[in-house]
Amino acid sequence: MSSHNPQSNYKCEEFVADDVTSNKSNVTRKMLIKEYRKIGHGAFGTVVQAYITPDKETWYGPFAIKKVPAQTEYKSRELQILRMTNHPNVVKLEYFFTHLSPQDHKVYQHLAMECLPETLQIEINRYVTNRLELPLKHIKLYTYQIARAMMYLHSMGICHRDIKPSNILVNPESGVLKICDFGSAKRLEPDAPSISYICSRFYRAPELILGCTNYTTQIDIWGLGCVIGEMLLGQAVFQGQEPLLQFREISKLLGPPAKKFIFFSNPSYDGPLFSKPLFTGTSKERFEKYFSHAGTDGIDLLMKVLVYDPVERLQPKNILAHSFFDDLRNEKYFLPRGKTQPILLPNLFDFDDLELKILGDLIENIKPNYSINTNGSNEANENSNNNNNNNNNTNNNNANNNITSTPPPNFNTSDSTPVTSNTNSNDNSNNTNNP
Ligand SMILES: Nc1ncnc2c1ncn2[C@@H]1O[C@H](COP(=O)(O)OP(=O)(O)OP(=O)(O)O)[C@@H](O)[C@H]1O
Repeated sequence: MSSHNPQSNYKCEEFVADDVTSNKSNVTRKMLIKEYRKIGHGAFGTVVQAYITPDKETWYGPFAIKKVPAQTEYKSRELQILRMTNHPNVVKLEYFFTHLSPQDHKVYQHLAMECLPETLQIEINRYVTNRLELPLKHIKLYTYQIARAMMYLHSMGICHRDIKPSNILVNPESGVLKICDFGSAKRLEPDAPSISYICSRFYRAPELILGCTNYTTQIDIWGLGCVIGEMLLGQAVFQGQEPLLQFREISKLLGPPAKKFIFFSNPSYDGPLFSKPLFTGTSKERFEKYFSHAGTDGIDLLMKVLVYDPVERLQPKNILAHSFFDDLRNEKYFLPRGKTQPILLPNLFDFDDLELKILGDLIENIKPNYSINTNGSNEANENSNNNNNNNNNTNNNNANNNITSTPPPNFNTSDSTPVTSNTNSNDNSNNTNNP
């Protein structure tokens, strides 16, 4: 796994937690937790990579364990939401428990999730550092999976409320992407107000900046537009140094907002109206200039996503059906970074009944031009000459993702799952993470 490279003075622990609950089976039992690497931190918590064992013989993991102070309303919501979700593009919760930290004697909630190697932020930065552009095919692949996750979450009323590249996990080797960090997420009720001071500044929808409290899940779609733009530019599209300057940055690209939009966002708004155009020419010309290598389809998609009026912003299902993703429907392969041989794309079309219901007739525009095996691998309808591709990237995205194929450091075990001290099995086909 490549490093998330946090500067860290965090001391990894080995400790026994009495009440470790499996999210899958609901069974609670005592487990030994062995942390061995800090992989991230944020405003609220620390994330460590760890293995878990009930008996010191069978090890489960690696997991990304997010530790946050327990008993805040904010954090119990994260657990609640993660427990409700089950989707290939949403990070999966495996175990959860609370534990008293010996370091500061505070109780922390621990969320043990499947662990992915990197964030989209790291992926973007790597290309920037190497003075390269993230290939358009990768941008399509990542965007599609974010939109698919949003279609699922939004159908349940769940708004993520903090979409940004560092809250999106990717495996650049397989192309799989999953949204993480549900610490700000909320199930929005139609008539219940929600705080507008949410979401990281560069990714805040314009209605949030104006102080809107009856926003919809479409604020996430704005965030998605910002993420697509960032993948194209290698840097955040709108970089205002304070909230109103953030709005100014947006209006430099989109043009002035309609007065109606300002009023509907916040009837008592009394700040600047940004009514003066900050550029000459049309906004289309501006989009074409900003995102010159996005292609006609990419620019068309961005112009339908980065839209002031949330009602006009594309819905996730219409994003999935957009022609920008036709490459993914027509071809089965992509070229991971640093590889010379293409590998199979993740299975992007294994929709469940809920997704099929949401998609309705749109499925005709979305489904691929090749058939998909039941094991999740993609197979062309036509006789494809894929004999140079023996990479079995079958990937029903989350299948086997957090199964232990690498034993924990200092554990003298062979390559098996779960890791057992006396194992001789190489069969990791069963996900035994949740006994
Ligand atoms: N499942 C995971 N697999 C791998 N890395 C992860 C995982 N979950 C979180 N991380 C890493 O930890 C970082 C922080 O996680 P997260 O965003 O959930 O915490 P946070 O305290 O809410 O952060 P922030 O304040 O930045 O929103 C992520 O950016 C990522 O680098």
